[in-house]
Amino acid sequence: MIRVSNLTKDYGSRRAISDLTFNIEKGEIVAFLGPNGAGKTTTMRILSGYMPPSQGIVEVNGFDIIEQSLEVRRLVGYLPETVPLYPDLSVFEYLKFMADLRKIKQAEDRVDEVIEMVRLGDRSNSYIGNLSKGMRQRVGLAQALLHKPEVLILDEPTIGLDPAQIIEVRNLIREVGREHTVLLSTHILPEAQQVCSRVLIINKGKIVAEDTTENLQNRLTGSVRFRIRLRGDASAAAQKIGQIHGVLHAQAADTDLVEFESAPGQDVRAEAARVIVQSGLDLLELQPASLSLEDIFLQLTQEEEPAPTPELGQPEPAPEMEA
Ligand SMILES: Nc1ncnc2c1ncn2[C@@H]1O[C@H](COP(=O)(O)OP(=O)(O)OP(=O)(O)O)[C@@H](O)[C@H]1O
Repeated sequence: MIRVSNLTKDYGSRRAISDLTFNIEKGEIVAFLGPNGAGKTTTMRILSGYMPPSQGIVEVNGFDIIEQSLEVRRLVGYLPETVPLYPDLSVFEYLKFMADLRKIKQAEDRVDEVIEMVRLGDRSNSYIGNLSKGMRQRVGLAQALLHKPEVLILDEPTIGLDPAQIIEVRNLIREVGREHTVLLSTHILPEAQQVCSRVLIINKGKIVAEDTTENLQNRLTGSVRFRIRLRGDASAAAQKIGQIHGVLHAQAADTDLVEFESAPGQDVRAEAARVIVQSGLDLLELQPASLSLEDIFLQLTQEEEPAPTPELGQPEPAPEMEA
């Protein structure tokens, strides 16, 4: 559905993305994951036909982004990071205005449809300025859906929302993802895990990994991590767990918390629980501990050992990530 080959974009002398190559198949929901400034917005603007690339080829359903940009725009719905909404218009008026701009036939019916799709039926006549941020984001999604695009490109759709709104918007994306091909950008790994089937990780303008979230975590760690909460001496417990065959590493992460890593394919959970109980400690909780995006980034950047490029300047320290 989307084919990207050797995509590069320069802003003057600054290279924002460099030689990106990836494909997205019809029906996939793919996360574009990366820290601030990685090049997500730049890539998404090019893919939606809003900005030309400096080099490289992008095709959407076989249409070239430069030669056939009208066809591409017809196929793609774009939700920018900041949606330009008009606070003095009602939800209906704004969407009708956008539908007219796009010359959509039977615009009023289509506006009613998209308002229902994003579950704003009861707010159709509310002024946009009076809506919550989560609702405004849904209005943005509605405008991206107006022309029945096959592909949705969503730039950080949950940024700035509160936890309840985040859940709502993620559910909505999952729902529209049943009928659309979706590329969404995020800098939050759990978001990618919960909503997407596949992840492209971008760092400093380059794709540094591409896989399912599950494979990515396993591939990067090659091991499995667990966390045990207990009542008693966590340091002594960590020492005992560290002696179990198949445990690579164990440490007391807090006074009541032990974290340990087991070798791939070795299920040491039962033995770890036994060791705790036999030591006279109370086992309160044993659960897998997933890697944070920060961990993954650190691993990727350390593995990659990025070479300084004149365009991007000297490598910077690893960015701060939200887990
Ligand atoms: N209009 C512009 N002019 C010059 N440089 C730009 C422009 N837009 C982006 N950049 C630079 O290009 C790089 C990539 O930015 P981009 O906005 O694509 O990243 P991003 O991953 O979307 O980050 P964020 O999550 O902060 O939006 C950054 O170094 C940024 O400073």
